[in-house]
Amino acid sequence: MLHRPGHEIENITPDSMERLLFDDIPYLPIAQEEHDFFAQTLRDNGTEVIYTEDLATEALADEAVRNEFIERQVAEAGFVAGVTHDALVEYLKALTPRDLVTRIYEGVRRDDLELKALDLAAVSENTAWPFLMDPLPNAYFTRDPQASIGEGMSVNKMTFPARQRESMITEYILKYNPRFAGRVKVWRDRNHASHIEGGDELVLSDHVVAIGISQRTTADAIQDIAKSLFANSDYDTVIAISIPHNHAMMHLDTVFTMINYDQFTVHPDILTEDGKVDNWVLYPGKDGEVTFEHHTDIKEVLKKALGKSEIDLIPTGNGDPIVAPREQWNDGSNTLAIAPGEVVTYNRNYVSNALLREHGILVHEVRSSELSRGRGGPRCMSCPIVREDI
Ligand SMILES: NC(=[NH2+])NCCC[C@H](N)C(=O)O
Repeated sequence: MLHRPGHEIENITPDSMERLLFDDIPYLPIAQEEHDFFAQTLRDNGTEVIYTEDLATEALADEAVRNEFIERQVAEAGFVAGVTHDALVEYLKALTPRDLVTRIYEGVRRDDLELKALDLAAVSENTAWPFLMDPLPNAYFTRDPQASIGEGMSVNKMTFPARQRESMITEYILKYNPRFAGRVKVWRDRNHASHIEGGDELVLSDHVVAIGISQRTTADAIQDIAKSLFANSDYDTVIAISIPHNHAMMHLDTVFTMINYDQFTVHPDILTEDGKVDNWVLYPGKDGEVTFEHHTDIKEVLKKALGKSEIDLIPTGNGDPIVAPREQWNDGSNTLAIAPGEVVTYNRNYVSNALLREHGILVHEVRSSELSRGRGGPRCMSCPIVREDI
């Protein structure tokens, strides 16, 4: 599942960039070309590509469903009553399902509406910012609002307001799109205070997941989803890995990804000099509770959880103190495995790519000048729906 970047990207300004979690403003026509190339690479290698914008349009075909979605989107954008709320709802209700979806991604500007008689709330609004409903420029990172784990999904309460409304779109797709409705279990929904994002959720096998404790995912949320997985699925092991809480490494998959049964990419900066990182292994405990053990030797933990005698950790940028952080910044660790030992990566991370090939990995490179400005790579830009049992 992908989202083709649209005009929401052009609705980023220098003033809103930081709040919208971007470091620069991508040039949209090239970003779209790069994205189409990425989608075609997946198709050429046997993947069916579906788009959130199409799934959401289908999910919102029914007028009553659409009206409920509009009310909830407007409320989560900060308007529960009053003239602005009413004008937004009226404006969005007049749109076709396709245009509504586009508008939700692109945002609604103050001057899209005709605000007639103002009330106190409306006159006291921040008129310096042209948007009433912000654009969702991070939507092309479809990895994060939800995560597929076994036969179900985690529909995520996201961390920053800039992204929270994205997972409501997932909620409606799962509930009302005929391809999904009634067929997908939800391990944890988005109605929680503690947050979790898909970039932190890594499925390692049919019974093991790794989850980052990060800027975006709290230990609370991990315990909570572990409890649900242990009670309702075949998953019996959750490895919680602690990573630095910063923008360059906002999710576990920016510093650590699985690319084969026994091979992983890892950014050397998350490991101590002797290769350790704090991690906790969660298991089912008594009475539906969760028990956990603290470890630091991630290799040993992975060996045991996956039943392997060796684990190959491949360092981003070959571990060089300049190359590794540079390539990590442009998602050199964010590899998308499309089969064991076969990955899609950004072409700009040529040191990491060469090293992957030396380790026997088949690497498909995709273009990355504009897409990378959003701080996400091929893994972030894709959400698997069905994984073959291999
Ligand atoms: N799975 C990922 N690593 N996603 C990257 C998301 C980047 C996006 N700008 C954000 O800050 O949310």
